[in-house]
Amino acid sequence: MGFETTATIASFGGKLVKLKHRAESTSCDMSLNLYLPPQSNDQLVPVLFYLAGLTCTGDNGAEKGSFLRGASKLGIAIVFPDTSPRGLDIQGEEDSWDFGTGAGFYLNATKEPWTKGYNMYSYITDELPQTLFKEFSQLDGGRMSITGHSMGGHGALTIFLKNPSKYKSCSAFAPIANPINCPWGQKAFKGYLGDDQELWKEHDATELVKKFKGPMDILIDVGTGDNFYKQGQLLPENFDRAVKDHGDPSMQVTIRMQPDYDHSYFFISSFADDHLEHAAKYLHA
Ligand SMILES: N[C@@H](CCC(=O)N[C@@H](CSC=O)C(=O)NCC(=O)O)C(=O)O
Repeated sequence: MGFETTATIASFGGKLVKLKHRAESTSCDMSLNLYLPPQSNDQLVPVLFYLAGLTCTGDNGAEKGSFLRGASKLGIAIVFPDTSPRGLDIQGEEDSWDFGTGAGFYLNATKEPWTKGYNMYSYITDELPQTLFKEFSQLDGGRMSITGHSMGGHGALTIFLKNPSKYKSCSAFAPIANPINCPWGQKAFKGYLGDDQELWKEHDATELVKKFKGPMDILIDVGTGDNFYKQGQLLPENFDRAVKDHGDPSMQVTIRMQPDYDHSYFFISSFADDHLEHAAKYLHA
């Protein structure tokens, strides 16, 4: 269904539009933010999807990510979606911060009762872009890129690796890079997908990259002071090893270990411009 605009906020010469719509894939109303750069007043602009992490909504990246100034300069629209369906009245939905509400993991659940609406993969890859491109004619549906943070970094990597022709580029901030081998991922995959660990592999960036074919150029930043990295929740080294073992020189992954940075939006905002430049290189090629 079409969007209701709940607010329009002028920012860096463009506007941040707060939107709400009824989504079929998630069986509920979904809120999001869309940043339209000034260039969108008179030309088609490419689109970067920013997927946020656990406990977030579409507001965290828009308000604290420091993406808007760079997006205005580079002429890129940014979509900041929510991280899960909300209010589906599923038992246990609100019980933990790393599962259920705010923790949709950008996959389609196959286990009851989560199949009712935990279909964030379909929402992000199909329903949301289709609805946006229908309603905002200034957005160029042929030029999309994807990035994200933590759980959203897992979303960005897996969605790109499954759909390389759909997205011009991919990057990630502190992604959960090997969820089948970390506590966050194991809890989420068991809950949403069940006990079959072979099925889990279809949603794991490190497993997907082992089978990837063709060129890619992925930028990943991780802070050395990130406590979730230290606890083994992110495992970027496993993703790096899988790419190196693959041995395909056209598959390029740049993992930058940023000294002292933590997992917060202070870290994201410090490197937001680099990720925008990375996307711009491909969106404006
Ligand atoms: N409540 C948790 C911490 C939750 C947290 O740090 N969430 C991160 C994403 S973690 C991976 O997906 C986040 O982005 N939080 C929002 C923010 O604005 O910082 C705890 O108690 O540890």
